Amino acid sequence: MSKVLEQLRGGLVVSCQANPDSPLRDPLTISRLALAAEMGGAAGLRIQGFEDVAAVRAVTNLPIIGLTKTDRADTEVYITPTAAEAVKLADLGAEIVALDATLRPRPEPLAKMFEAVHAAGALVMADISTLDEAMNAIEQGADIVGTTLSGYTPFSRQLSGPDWELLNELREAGLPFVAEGRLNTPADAAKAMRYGAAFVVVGSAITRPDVVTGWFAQAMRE
Ligand SMILES: CC(=O)N[C@H](C=O)[C@@H](O)[C@H](O)[C@H](O)COP(=O)(O)O
Repeated sequence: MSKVLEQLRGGLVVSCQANPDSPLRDPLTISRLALAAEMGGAAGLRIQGFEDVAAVRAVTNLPIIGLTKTDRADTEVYITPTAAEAVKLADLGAEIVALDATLRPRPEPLAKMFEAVHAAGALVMADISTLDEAMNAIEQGADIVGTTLSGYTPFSRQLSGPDWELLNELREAGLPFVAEGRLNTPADAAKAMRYGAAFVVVGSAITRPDVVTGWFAQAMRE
């Protein structure tokens, strides 16, 4: 196993992302969220977009999982859809590049994407939504898969919480995996480790105060 995956093993990766309409949407704010996560004990960071990756790289040595989110008319694939974006993330200092590894029609073949990331000196985290996608990604050379997209493709389980069954399937298949997606409590993160995850990624519950406020407000209305 590579050094950076060893470093992340058993740890918490905090995803620091803000949507275009969020008041937190600027690279300086994202870099401060990243520093706060580091202060709290994060082992790594998951960062979206070139500007944010550069801003975070400038303030911390923690491993960065970089990605882009690109809306394209020709595909539903939006997490790092092209090799050029993947390579730029690596060049900006992301040790790991996350990219959509679903089996949907895509602008560029997965194998080409993986090759480009490896040639740029980074590792591939394949974001998947089903076991089949995970098996395909590992077969084609991904270093690790993440359950990121379960619930976000029409053919995966549509759950309001984590996809525990997918974690079970990945463990039983012997695939290296990261638990990510709707892990909203410390208990969820700890449980994901017991399910065999190499490490855990948490975003909304830590770095999206607008979303967390919504959870509270909604519960109080019920
Ligand atoms: C589906 C998709 O686009 N997920 C994105 C991937 O980077 C992020 O918007 C999520 O916040 C991240 O996966 C962490 O998940 P959660 O915020 O549920 O802890």
